[in-house]
Amino acid sequence: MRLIAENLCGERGGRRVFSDIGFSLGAGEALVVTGANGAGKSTLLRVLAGLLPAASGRAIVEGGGEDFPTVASAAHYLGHLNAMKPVLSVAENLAFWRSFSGADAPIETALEAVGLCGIAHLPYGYLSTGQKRRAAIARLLVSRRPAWLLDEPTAGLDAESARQLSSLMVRHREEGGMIIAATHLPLGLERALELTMGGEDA
Ligand SMILES: Nc1ncnc2c1ncn2[C@@H]1O[C@H](COP(=O)(O)OP(=O)(O)OP(=O)(O)O)[C@@H](O)[C@H]1O
Repeated sequence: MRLIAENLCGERGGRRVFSDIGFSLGAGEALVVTGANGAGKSTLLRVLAGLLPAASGRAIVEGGGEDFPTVASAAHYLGHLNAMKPVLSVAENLAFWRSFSGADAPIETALEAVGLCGIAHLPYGYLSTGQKRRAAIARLLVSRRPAWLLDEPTAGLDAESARQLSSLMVRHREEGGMIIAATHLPLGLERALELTMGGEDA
């Protein structure tokens, strides 16, 4: 399976944010997207996730079969916001995301992997900032999506949690998954392709 972007252009508020982005990512590969604030990293991830239309160009999946015919269907998007309901428990939130992606992975195992054993019953809104991010990362583990689209995934994480995320990303790649991550910080992704976004003239 490959995730391919060709001449991808993105706009925000009618203004061109990036132009002619192209890459080809195979199973087990990672792309690290860097660039200054406002360069268009989040916009690119949102276009890839299918949350924003591309101004032109295209992003496609090759070899995704019936399960993953499009990038949006193959991807799990972890944005700046954690996309969890504060009044539902951590376990209930993860159960929603698991059913949304049609997976059946155990929630307890996912919480163990992010070091949140023992608080599955708590309302998500009670968690600390870093715990919220870790629970959101657990979403990736209860979903069956080969392409992880991560927007500053280490935001709010302590050093140990950032190392845990790094290990999870290594495992995801070993299992044939792909990662596209926008970041200002090193993520410990070895042998990653790099895309530096420079922004467009206003
Ligand atoms: N809804 C919107 N309407 C108009 N302009 C927008 C909108 N959302 C974002 N922008 C603009 O689009 C540009 C790209 O924003 P984007 O969030 O993609 O940048 P980024 O590279 O992710 O930045 P950061 O590193 O600060 O997260 C910025 O100039 C931003 O102000």
